[in-house]
Amino acid sequence: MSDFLTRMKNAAKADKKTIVLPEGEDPRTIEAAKKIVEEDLANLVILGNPDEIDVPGATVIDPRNAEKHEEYAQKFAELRAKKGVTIEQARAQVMDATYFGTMMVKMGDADGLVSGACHSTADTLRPALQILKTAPGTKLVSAFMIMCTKTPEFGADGTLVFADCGLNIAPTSDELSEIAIASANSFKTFMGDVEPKVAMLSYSTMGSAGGDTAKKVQEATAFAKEKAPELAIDGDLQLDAAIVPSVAQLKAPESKVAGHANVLVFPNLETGNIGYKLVQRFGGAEAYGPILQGIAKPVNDLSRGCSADDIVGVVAITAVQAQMAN
Ligand SMILES: CC(C)(COP(=O)(O)OP(=O)(O)OC[C@H]1O[C@@H](n2cnc3c(N)ncnc32)[C@H](O)[C@@H]1OP(=O)(O)O)[C@@H](O)C(=O)NCCC(=O)NCCS
Ligand SMILES: CC(=O)OP(=O)(O)O
Repeated sequence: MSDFLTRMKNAAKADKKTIVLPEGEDPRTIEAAKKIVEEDLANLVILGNPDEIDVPGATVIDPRNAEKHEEYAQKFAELRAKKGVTIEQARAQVMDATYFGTMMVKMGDADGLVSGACHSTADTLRPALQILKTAPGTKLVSAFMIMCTKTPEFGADGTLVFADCGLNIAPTSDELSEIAIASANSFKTFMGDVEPKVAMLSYSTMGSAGGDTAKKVQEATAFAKEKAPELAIDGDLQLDAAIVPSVAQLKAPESKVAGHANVLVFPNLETGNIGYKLVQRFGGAEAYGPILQGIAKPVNDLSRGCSADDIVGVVAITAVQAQMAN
């Protein structure tokens, strides 16, 4: 287990939060829930059939006949009235465990939600985007992975933030600059004293190659520097120039980020999602997330390829986010 995760678990234990797991039908979620209770990381609410879920120490709620179903349906109808949602539609929608769990977070009955082991990212995140909306002062929600690699020479002793790996399919240059700034701030939140160094990744380093996506990354870098001059952000950078000092010396000798990047911003979701899975699967990295940034309350996703330990890790991270939200 990485030092990063040990730190998250210790922090989670110190001030226990209530986390809802809507996927009570998923065996990995149940295995994770047992570990979470055993390690005393969070108070858990599992959604599903109480006759089929046996996790001593966790609360099990069936959204279909829950005491709060009507209250949540009324509130959901109110929140989505402008979208034409009727109370009948709201009652049906809140039967869905992800919607029910997200309403628990909205209403303060849970501090955070972790799901996505057996639901797609779109189905996991849509309720959060609709119900919780963006945090004050934020216009874009994005999703990053915390990658704990086996290569301590890179990032912060091997730990890096990769973004956007889960949500924004084809960010514009302005959106990419928002993702870069949010990711730098997320890195600060989780990595304490280490200064974030953000590389805006491309197949081109400092304009060495042409093409529309390289231009988009160059533009995004300029926007990010303009919006947050206090942050170390540079691009466009190829991956080797971003993390290997000797390559950085050749390709981007003037850059303060090149060779030392610990936050990697990918040009689009294709590269971000493929990139994190390459590092996870070929490199044996621990991969936690997608973790949402810019959302009003903590809701985090999982890959359907996750292990029970990945779920435990994301629950600890979510609990830490919930502590910070208070
Ligand atoms: C998450 C996702 C489903 C949202 O898109 P959608 O279903 O088409 O839904 P909409 O565009 O109608 O958005 C729903 C709400 O979320 C809001 N929203 C969508 N994306 C947002 C973002 N990045 N930041 C802030 N709000 C966002 C919309 O404004 C909308 O709000 P409203 O309903 O109150 O008007 C879509 O971005 C998506 O599919 N992303 C890729 C996820 C994925 O497949 N990842 C791959 C594996 S990790
Ligand atoms: C994050 C991610 O890629 O999710 P999934 O594997 O479920 O599509």
